[in-house]
Amino acid sequence: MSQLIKPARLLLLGAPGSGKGTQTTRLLKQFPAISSVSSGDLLRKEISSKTQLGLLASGYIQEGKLIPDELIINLLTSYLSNNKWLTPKSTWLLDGFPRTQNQAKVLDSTLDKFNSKLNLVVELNVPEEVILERIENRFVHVPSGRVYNLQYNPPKILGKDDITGEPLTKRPDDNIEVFAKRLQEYKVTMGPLKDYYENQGILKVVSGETSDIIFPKLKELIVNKFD
Ligand SMILES: Nc1nc2c(ncn2[C@@H]2O[C@H](COP(=O)(O)OP(=O)(O)O)[C@@H](O)[C@H]2O)c(=O)[nH]1
Ligand SMILES: Nc1ncnc2c1ncn2[C@@H]1O[C@H](COP(=O)(O)OP(=O)(O)O)[C@@H](O)[C@H]1O
Repeated sequence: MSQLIKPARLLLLGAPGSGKGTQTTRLLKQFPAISSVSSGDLLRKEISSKTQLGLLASGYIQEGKLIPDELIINLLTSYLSNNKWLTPKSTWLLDGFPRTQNQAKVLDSTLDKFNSKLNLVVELNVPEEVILERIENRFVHVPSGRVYNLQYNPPKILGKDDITGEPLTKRPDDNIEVFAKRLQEYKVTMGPLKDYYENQGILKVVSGETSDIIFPKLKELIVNKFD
């Protein structure tokens, strides 16, 4: 485990299935001071709790479409505020939000007010042909956000979460048809989003075919910048 000297305010970008959740889990073990949130996990909890937002979101998600900006912005900015992230001293990691340039601009206007703008954005660059197979083997434990893979990191007991023993589920958007739409959506939205952070001088790209190749590079980026 390592301590970070300077506050790290991180954003992980990457195609669906590129390993954002996997890297987040490893980073939190390596740097316990980091708090993290995944927009997809928050939405899945809304859906499993059958909230109004959850009922609305599930329609978009099952079609591989992004949730409207204003809805996801409200969900995430409330989360950041309620969990006391909005201070210059806090160290945190965002996974899956912002996902459009408009979301990024609105987030920046909020973070700016608290002198806590993002200071490192990392894109996980994983070959497309690798991630489809991952998606097909992905299972999740919605309450915790823990992610499994029948090939890569299977649960100890098939279909059960390692920690709670609760059932694992297959995401309704983890099938070939919907995945193709999500990937297309990602390609359309990621360019302007990367340009936005490139222009701020805080974007880095880490490439690799597996999370085991990517993690050491990601860890080194963080240690070099914040240790
Ligand atoms: N085969 C393989 N699967 C991986 C690797 N890294 C992550 N996975 C699995 O691939 C799926 C997608 O990873 P995830 O972290 O959920 O990606 P995200 O959609 O970007 O958050 C999950 O089932 C992971 O367990 C890897 O290096 N190889
Ligand atoms: N920032 C966001 N803006 C709009 N929709 C989002 C956002 N984050 C998540 N979603 C919705 O939730 C779905 C699942 O998100 P996520 O779990 O991050 O999937 P993945 O990492 O596999 O792309 C997305 O396909 C999208 O429909």
